[in-house]
Amino acid sequence: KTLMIPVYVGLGSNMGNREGNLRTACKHIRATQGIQPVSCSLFYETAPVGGPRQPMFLNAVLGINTLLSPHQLLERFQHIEALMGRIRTVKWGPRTIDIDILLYGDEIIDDDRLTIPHPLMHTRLFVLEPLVEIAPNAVHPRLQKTMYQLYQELQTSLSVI
Ligand SMILES: Nc1nc2nc(S)n(CCO)c2c(=O)[nH]1
Repeated sequence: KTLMIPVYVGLGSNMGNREGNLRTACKHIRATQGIQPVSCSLFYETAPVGGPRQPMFLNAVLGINTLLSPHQLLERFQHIEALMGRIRTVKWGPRTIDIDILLYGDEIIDDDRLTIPHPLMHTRLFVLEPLVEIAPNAVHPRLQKTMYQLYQELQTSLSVI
């Protein structure tokens, strides 16, 4: 591919040196051939959603341009998670680093290894808050809404609970 695709990557950590983990993950991602860093959100302290009682997370979203395919990105991100000592013990449990592909251009991918856009991203303030900071006008290709719209709708839905 010669065309650079804009991709948004969710980062999360709730074990060890959380800020150091996010910075290390960004460093490894930036060092990847075929990845050009574009933007990085602030780091947000967020309450764990789903899974067992666990420590607070630190979350961020990284914006990149890439020549790599979605599956190449997935391989690379899983390699970085392994490098950083990600031990998949308890599903949804605490982890040193979590690297999720949130959006890959306007592509919709749904196979046994990869679902893009991330199927839960519109339900997660810990994803939408940093995303709105760096890409409020990015459009969700399935929901046909901007990140800002999704953020507002999620906040409204949570406020009425
Ligand atoms: N606040 C918060 N809660 C979470 N629950 C899971 S699972 N994760 C891992 C991301 O899928 C998170 C997270 O990154 N942040």
